[in-house]
Amino acid sequence: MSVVIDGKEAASSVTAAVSEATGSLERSTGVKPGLAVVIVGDDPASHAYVNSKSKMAKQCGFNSIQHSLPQKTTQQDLEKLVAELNADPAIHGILVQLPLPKHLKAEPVIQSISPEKDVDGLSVVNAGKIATGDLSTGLISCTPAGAMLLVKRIHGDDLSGLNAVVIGRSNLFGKPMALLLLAANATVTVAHSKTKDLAAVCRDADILVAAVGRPQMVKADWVKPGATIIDVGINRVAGEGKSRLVGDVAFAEVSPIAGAITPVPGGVGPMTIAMLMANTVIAAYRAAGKPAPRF
Ligand SMILES: NC(=O)C1=CN([C@@H]2O[C@H](COP(=O)(O)OP(=O)(O)OC[C@H]3O[C@@H](n4cnc5c(N)ncnc54)[C@H](OP(=O)(O)O)[C@@H]3O)[C@@H](O)[C@H]2O)C=CC1
Ligand SMILES: Nc1nc(=O)c2c([nH]1)NC[C@@H]1CN(c3ccc(C(=O)N[C@@H](CCC(=O)O)C(=O)O)cc3)C=[N+]21
Repeated sequence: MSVVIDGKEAASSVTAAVSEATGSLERSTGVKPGLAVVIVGDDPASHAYVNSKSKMAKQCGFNSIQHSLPQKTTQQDLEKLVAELNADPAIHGILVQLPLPKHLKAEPVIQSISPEKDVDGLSVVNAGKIATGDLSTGLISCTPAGAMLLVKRIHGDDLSGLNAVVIGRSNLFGKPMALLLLAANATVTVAHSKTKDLAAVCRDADILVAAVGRPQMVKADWVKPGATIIDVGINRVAGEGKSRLVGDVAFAEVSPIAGAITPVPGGVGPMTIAMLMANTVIAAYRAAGKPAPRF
């Protein structure tokens, strides 16, 4: 029987450390970390994530500001708001919730965020730093950073000799996750929708990370016995009466084979929020000219 990795517990130890770092920054400099979350439109799932981010920011002692813009917001309005947040010294972290409504282009908005405030790690500067092996001076995308902490709980800091497979190649998750695994010495394969015989590729993985957005796609016979399974997928499916959340991994059949596995909910999701808090306090320390804590 496998270990079920408790993402909630790991996340609360990160947020406890963030709260402590927030307190000591405020006592020594008077600076309170400021996080601005921007959401456009009225997708209920996006609003639910954003609300939990804002709530956690308050719990960590941050100055938390949420900008909810109407569906009809123009590209210009959105970029103007980002420019104001870039210029606001009380704001240390800016997150624009994705996806944006179809009429808006995400990439120019993301790239207009100051890299020092880009707590999602999506700017070319932050993405480039992890691609070149600089894991300490930029900001790392929250979900891969959180998933990596869970991997390290099982395997330690050095993944030498282990095969890691990441399914998914998005800028938000798959690419940075692959780079973090590589930086930790894993032998990394990135699979995607054009991969031939995905099941065979996955069977080779000592660490299998699924970030696809397809409910319960990874089956028992895709998994090497004893492998560590990190399920990033968040899929809402119809359940008995009401909808329920499932990952990209068929948990019930995979967990007896895996060595360790993250559940959905309660796995990677809470870590994403915790690492967003970590990135915000790191950005605030840097803005105050203080050496930033590590998480
Ligand atoms: N837990 C958390 O905190 C977070 C969870 N998520 C969840 O993770 C999942 C992925 O998110 P994200 O990376 O943003 O999604 P994207 O839609 O940007 O990327 C999905 C990736 O999956 C690949 N893919 C799609 N279908 C298949 C298939 N049949 N076989 C193999 N690969 C496939 C795509 O390939 P191709 O590139 O070829 O199209 C793409 O690279 C979603 O469920 C999302 O909700 C995301 C962020 C945070
Ligand atoms: N710019 C941007 N950055 C993101 O990081 C980002 C984004 N846009 N858009 C959407 C995805 C998704 N995402 C999640 C965060 C937390 C949970 C989370 O806390 N999940 C809980 C359950 C929540 C529930 O019950 O609905 C869990 O898995 O236990 C899930 C998903 C961040 N994303």
